[in-house]
Amino acid sequence: MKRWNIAITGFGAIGKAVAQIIREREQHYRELYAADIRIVAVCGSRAGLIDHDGLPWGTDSALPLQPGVTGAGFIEGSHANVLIEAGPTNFETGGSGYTYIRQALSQGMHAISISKGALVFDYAGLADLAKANGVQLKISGATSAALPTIDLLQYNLAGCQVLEVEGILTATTNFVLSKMMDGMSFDDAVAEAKRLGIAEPDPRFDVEGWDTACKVNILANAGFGARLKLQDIPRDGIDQISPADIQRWKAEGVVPKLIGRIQNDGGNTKASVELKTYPLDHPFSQVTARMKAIRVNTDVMGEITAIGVTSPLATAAAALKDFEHLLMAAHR
Ligand SMILES: NC(=O)c1ccc[n+]([C@@H]2O[C@H](COP(=O)([O-])OP(=O)(O)OC[C@H]3O[C@@H](n4cnc5c(N)ncnc54)[C@H](O)[C@@H]3O)[C@@H](O)[C@H]2O)c1
Ligand SMILES: N[C@@H](CCO)C(=O)O
Repeated sequence: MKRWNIAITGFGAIGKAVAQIIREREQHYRELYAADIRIVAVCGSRAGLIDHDGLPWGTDSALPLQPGVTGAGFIEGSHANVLIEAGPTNFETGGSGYTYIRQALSQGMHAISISKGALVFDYAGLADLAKANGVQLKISGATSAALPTIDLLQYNLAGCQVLEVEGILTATTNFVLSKMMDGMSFDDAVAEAKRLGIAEPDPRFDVEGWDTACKVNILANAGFGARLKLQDIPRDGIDQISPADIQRWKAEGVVPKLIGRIQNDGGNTKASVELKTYPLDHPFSQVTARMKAIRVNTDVMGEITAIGVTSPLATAAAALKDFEHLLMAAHR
């Protein structure tokens, strides 16, 4: 039985969902991969807990977090071999996630990032660091989570030339637009998205198009080997939409969507975030409030469209898909 020690940085809604699923799957990991999985360390912004034998979960899953067990020294002190980073997204500095991921990779730990900031800030640097240390940097959770995006590009379409990717990549903007078309106000729809746990702590990050921009930025750089910066990506938002726009789209029989697009023309990769409308019979028009979608056009495998649900639990499960791929590789 191989022992795997996991540290989770950012112990909020997603971090806790990750921990919950890992604990529910303990037997599954043992049976399929002969893997003894222990969560040995978690931390939030002010407090955390480390126990090298595995954290002492009570029956209510509450943990006796200790003030100060976070930040500098947390990764080294965790003695983990996998980091799952689920802290806040800060694309300007990389945020705390950048520091945690760098420390983890430098120490020979695999890193699974659910937050986007570090990846937008310096995907290439982190990927190089992972390679130099013989470990993996996995990013499904940061690239639309349960929707197959980066795995589609890197595994399923291997060998193809991917010409174009377009997707409804941000759950919050799709939720808000769908609800506005059903008659809800912008403010009420954003509040509901927050209540459901899909919006960012500051929902301007979603509605101004930053979340989609971050996702296409990471996908372009990780999936196409581009070196795009966020400022290279023209960006629409949905925060300026008026009731008159909604009435006009209804009258025209079209459906508005905020789209992340990547175009790859002979190695020249461009990305954008665009507010577009689609006729009612277009597949994207069927992507209702709690869903996301991606359409990929390739040279020889043609066009592929995937549509899926979104939720905080699905996001946590996507990060654990990345973890399971690490287990599969080690168990071969
Ligand atoms: N909610 C979703 O559906 C979803 C989907 C995909 C990706 N994400 C990403 O996952 C991340 C977490 O989202 P969430 O909904 O759990 O947010 P959240 O606000 O519930 O949790 C974030 C946690 O990070 C902690 N944190 C802040 N600063 C920290 C620091 N310096 N060190 C350690 N921890 C720190 C906070 O204390 C908090 O517990 C975000 O980056 C978000 O973009 C969320
Ligand atoms: N706020 C994001 C979740 C993180 O990717 C969304 O609405 O899709």
